[in-house]
Amino acid sequence: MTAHINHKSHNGNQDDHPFKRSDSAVSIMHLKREPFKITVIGSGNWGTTIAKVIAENTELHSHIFNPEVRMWVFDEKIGDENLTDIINTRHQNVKYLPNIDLPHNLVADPDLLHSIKGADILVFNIPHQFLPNIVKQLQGHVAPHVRAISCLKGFELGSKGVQLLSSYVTDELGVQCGALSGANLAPEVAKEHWSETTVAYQLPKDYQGEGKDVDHKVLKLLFHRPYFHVNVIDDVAGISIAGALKNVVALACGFVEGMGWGNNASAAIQRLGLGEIIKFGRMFFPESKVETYYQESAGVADLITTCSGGRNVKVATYMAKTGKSALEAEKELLNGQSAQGIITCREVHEWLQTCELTQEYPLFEAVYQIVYNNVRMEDLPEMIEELDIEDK
Ligand SMILES: NC(=O)C1=CN([C@@H]2O[C@H](COP(=O)(O)OP(=O)(O)OC[C@H]3O[C@@H](n4cnc5c(N)ncnc54)[C@H](O)[C@@H]3O)[C@@H](O)[C@H]2O)C=CC1
Ligand SMILES: O=C(CO)COP(=O)(O)O
Repeated sequence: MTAHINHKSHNGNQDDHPFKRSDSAVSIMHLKREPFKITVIGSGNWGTTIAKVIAENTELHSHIFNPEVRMWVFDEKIGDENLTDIINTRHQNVKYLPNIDLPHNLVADPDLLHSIKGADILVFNIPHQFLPNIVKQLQGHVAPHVRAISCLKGFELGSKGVQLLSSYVTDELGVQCGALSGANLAPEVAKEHWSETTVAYQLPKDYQGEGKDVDHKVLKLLFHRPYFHVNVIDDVAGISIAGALKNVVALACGFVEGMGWGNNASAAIQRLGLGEIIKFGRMFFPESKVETYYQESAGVADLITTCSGGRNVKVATYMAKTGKSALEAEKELLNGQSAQGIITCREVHEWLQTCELTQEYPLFEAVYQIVYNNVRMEDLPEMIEELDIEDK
């Protein structure tokens, strides 16, 4: 028998592709309520990118979503103009996501409370150190039916110990909150280069039912694009822990890169880092699933991409090459953007110190000591050496 090649599959028309998987399962959804209205809180590098993704989908699925998406902007002057006005007239975020055209149904709004008026889904996407202040301003203004997704990577460290940011949002605002996390360097997603992500969400006790409330189908429709493939799961803790802690590992990879130690050393850091991430999850968030770290984009894939080309790596490489501090490097390199590992490694250290467990996490602790206590990067291998030979 002769092998038959279907030439239609090579003509670039995806609809003719014999292996094309259909999204029809999610698109035949009958809404039994008003279309969901979405607000994105944040307009940085990732905030603007996710707002773009969402606005493309709300226009496409206007039977499910109100096409207009509001994006709250922490406003600032760019020359004589407000960034908000630039976004609304030129449809580009010239500071945090330059040269990317934004959909016209994405409306920038500098007034936080106005931006969430009538919203059914809040998508949080700001550097995590600013979350407590935002949440404080929102208290008392968010209706109980509202649902939320956190795209932030980090932890909240407070009176309740180390907390997932999604749990923090739920506790402070009384709304169900899931998470989105994955191997997603924003500039690549913004350019519509193909990638994957993981969304995690658990149905709340007051779930209203299919077609009436946010669930996995709604979230897939909200975030999935041909260039941004979404897997929706339940493990909010797993994807949040992986997303927060890979930024600490990425700083160590940056030190390695800046010291010129090469690919083997970087791989060793990532191996150790993955081990500490999983250990941290099992120890402090036993509800997280180990397979999430291996199988999901939010797990090992995000670790790899961030350690290859993320901002945390860039900052740490620059520290190694110039001798500058983490905050100086962040300021000089990132034009107002944030390398979240700098804060996360401190939060992790403080939490582990409270638990008297710093020795159990030598890589996380070494990163903290280098960033905050001027410990020499050259000492990194010694600090993380696994001494498992019994002293006889
Ligand atoms: N950029 C990326 O490639 C990705 C980032 N993330 C995560 O998403 C979250 C948001 O990151 P980005 O959007 O990249 O932010 P960013 O790093 O671009 O930070 C700049 C943003 O912070 C805002 N800002 C500055 N001072 C503020 C204040 N006092 N209050 C509120 N906002 C203030 C700025 O207005 C700007 O919108 C972070 O947790 C990050 O780890 C996740 C995946 C990819
Ligand atoms: O989270 C990210 C990729 O998924 C972005 O990492 P950086 O913040 O290090 O750029």
